[in-house]
Amino acid sequence: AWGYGAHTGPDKWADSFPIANGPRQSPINIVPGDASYDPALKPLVLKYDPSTCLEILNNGHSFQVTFLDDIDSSTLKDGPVLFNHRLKQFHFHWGSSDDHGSEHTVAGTKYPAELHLVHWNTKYANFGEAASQPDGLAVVGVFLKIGEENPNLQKLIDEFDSIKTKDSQCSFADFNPESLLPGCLDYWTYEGSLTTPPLLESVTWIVCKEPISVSSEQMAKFRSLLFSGEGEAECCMVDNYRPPQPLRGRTVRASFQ
Ligand SMILES: C[C@]12CCc3c(ccc4cc(OS(N)(=O)=O)ccc34)[C@H]1CC[C@@H]2OS(N)(=O)=O
Ligand SMILES: [Zn+2]
Repeated sequence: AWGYGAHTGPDKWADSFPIANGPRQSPINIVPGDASYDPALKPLVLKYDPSTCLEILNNGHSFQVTFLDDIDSSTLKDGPVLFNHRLKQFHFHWGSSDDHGSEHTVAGTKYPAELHLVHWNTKYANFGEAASQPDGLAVVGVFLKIGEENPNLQKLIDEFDSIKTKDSQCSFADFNPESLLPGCLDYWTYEGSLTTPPLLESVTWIVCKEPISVSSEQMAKFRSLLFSGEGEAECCMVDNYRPPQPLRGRTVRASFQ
């Protein structure tokens, strides 16, 4: 099975998922000077309902918070997308030290972590169906930057003892993902893919320019999670990021000048 180790990591994914070498793979290095400001891009409209928060889990690749998506209560509208999208889950990618860990980079700059809020286009029947369509998913990416302790991230970190090992989960309620968004929602957007297998080329990426803060101590807690399952040799969950992929002629648009 795929992972992030020497024998299972991103350089090996094309063996089982040939789309890994496809024309619209993610993440990418964003070069602000090459991005074209598009005045037609609308502001992002994110409306989240904390009561749709269901559980927090360790899936062996990251930790994830999943949401009830049977009605339009936590949605993404406007921005670069033409249709309403529903929030399904959010998760993170991070490094083994504070100097790397994000998937997208900005003019080569790596952040210690990156948050992904995964939404699916409600013109399709469900999440899995949407994920197989070129305009099926919209993922909002938010960089984490070392600074002040983040009390909202702390609410997630406080659950880590219950989701330490692969395939563990626990119920998690009344969390508002809006608390993880930066104050300014300026963004870059481009057409890309899932950054983990099955690497489906179905994602409109919306990467926020402004990071949120995380303390170095909080990042150390992220690294106390395990890739390994209960009773297995412990393997710390670190460096669960795919490096930037070829742009292949794609245009990156900016919502700001
Ligand atoms: C659950 C699914 C497989 C994995 C997957 C999915 C969707 C979004 C994902 C985002 C990810 O992270 S990232 N960094 O934002 O790209 C990582 C994996 C994702 C769907 C696609 C088919 C499966 O759906 S299914 N079982 O058929 O209903
Ligand atoms: Zn992700």
